[in-house]
Amino acid sequence: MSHHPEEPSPCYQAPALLPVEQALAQMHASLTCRQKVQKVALESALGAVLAEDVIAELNIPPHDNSSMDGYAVRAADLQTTDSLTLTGSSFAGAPFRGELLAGETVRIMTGAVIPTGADAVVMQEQVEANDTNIRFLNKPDTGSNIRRAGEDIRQGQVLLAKGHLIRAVDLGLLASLGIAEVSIYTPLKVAIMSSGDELVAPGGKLKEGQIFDSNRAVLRAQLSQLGIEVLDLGIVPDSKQALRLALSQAAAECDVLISSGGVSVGEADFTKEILAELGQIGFWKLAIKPGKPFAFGNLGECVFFGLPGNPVSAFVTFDQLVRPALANLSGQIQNTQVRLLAKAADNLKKRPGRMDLQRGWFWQDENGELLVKSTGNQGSGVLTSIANANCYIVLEQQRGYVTTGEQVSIQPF
Ligand SMILES: Nc1nc2c(c(=O)[nH]1)N[C@H]1C(S)=C(S)[C@@H](COP(=O)(O)OP(=O)(O)OC[C@H]3O[C@@H](n4cnc5c(N)ncnc54)[C@H](O)[C@@H]3O)O[C@H]1N2
Ligand code: MOO
Repeated sequence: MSHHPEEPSPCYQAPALLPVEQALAQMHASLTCRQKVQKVALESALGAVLAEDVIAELNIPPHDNSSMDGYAVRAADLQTTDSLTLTGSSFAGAPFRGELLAGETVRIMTGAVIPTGADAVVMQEQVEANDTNIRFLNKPDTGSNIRRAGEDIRQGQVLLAKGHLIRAVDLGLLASLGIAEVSIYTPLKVAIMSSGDELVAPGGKLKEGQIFDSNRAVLRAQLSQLGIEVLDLGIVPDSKQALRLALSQAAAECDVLISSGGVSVGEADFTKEILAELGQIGFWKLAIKPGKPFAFGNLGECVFFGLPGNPVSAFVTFDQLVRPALANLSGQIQNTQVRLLAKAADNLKKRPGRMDLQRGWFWQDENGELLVKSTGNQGSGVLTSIANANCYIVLEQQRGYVTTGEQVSIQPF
């Protein structure tokens, strides 16, 4: 019988757990974007990361234009008279060709170019029109109801920077400049697998002692929300040979492998052993709760994340550790995680030693103060503790028991 590498010897001292901040810093330093650059049409760019700065080649709007349907005027004229003579019209797409002279007004529509000479627009509700005689009920200020050329986007400015994650509104910005194609980093290809003899895919039949595999359903969805292509390696049994095959396939075909289960110290927890055999372990065991046995390493060029099998631990470590690492790998620069301060609305059990990511529900009271309460049972297998939550309650590593009224950090989902 072979001696298990993790088996404690008589004078065994458990290695210190790596603090989460150090784990993040270590991953940040080692994971840079190696993705190729490709050009794609706008309609395929949602969720991709820009591989070069986008410089505005136009002003937006391109010319001074009206924000109202009404009449273009010279504001100074209406200091001495309330009536002007209608001499033409400016429609969106069909500008007034001449110049607006003293005593004149031009009918103008929303979005239409401001005629030369005009410096204000009066909405049509504030005039009385009688054939070509227009009587103005108010005196407009210079510049009123005019949208200036370049007030949104200035020609020559960096509109979106290299590393920007393209969102729906960004496609609007790009389209407004007439841009039909952008350079992006090739999206990551990520393999996922669940490890464990007890697992059965939903739709199958449970034998005694078996459970349904829920981690892959969550992981697949988390990744597809990030615009990542997924290779699903399915359920891998607790056998070294099966794990070797799965890890080798992922290394050959993917940029990243994310597995769940088999990273703790149980007698069938082989994932780490096979990782060490085929690649390298970067770190293992973090000061995080849930998620302590999280493993990070590589299989050649393929980056490996080993999530713990407990469904809550897998979810939390994906959010807190894998998500930022994937952002790095995909070339993304912005950080989308926001933390706020809230007052604990009930006591929170916590022991010093690990950073806790408890699941909570936060709200604002009548004085505008944020309050947060726990979603109850915080066990690593209690998936409803996340489903019923709208935030993480982030409790620092050295913090102990939290009593009602103390301030805590929260991270909204
Ligand atoms: N002696 C010790 N035992 C354990 C320790 C420890 O430090 N010493 N750590 C505990 C912690 S903390 C965690 S977290 C778990 C993690 O263990 P593994 O990553 O090896 O995961 P498994 O043992 O394979 O499974 C744990 C648990 O989760 C269920 N599971 C696994 N995969 C899935 C899946 N895809 N879908 C749904 N549920 C899944 C599995 O059946 C187990 O119940 O280790 C502790 N033990
Ligand atoms: O670290 Mo484990 O994930 O607490 O159950």
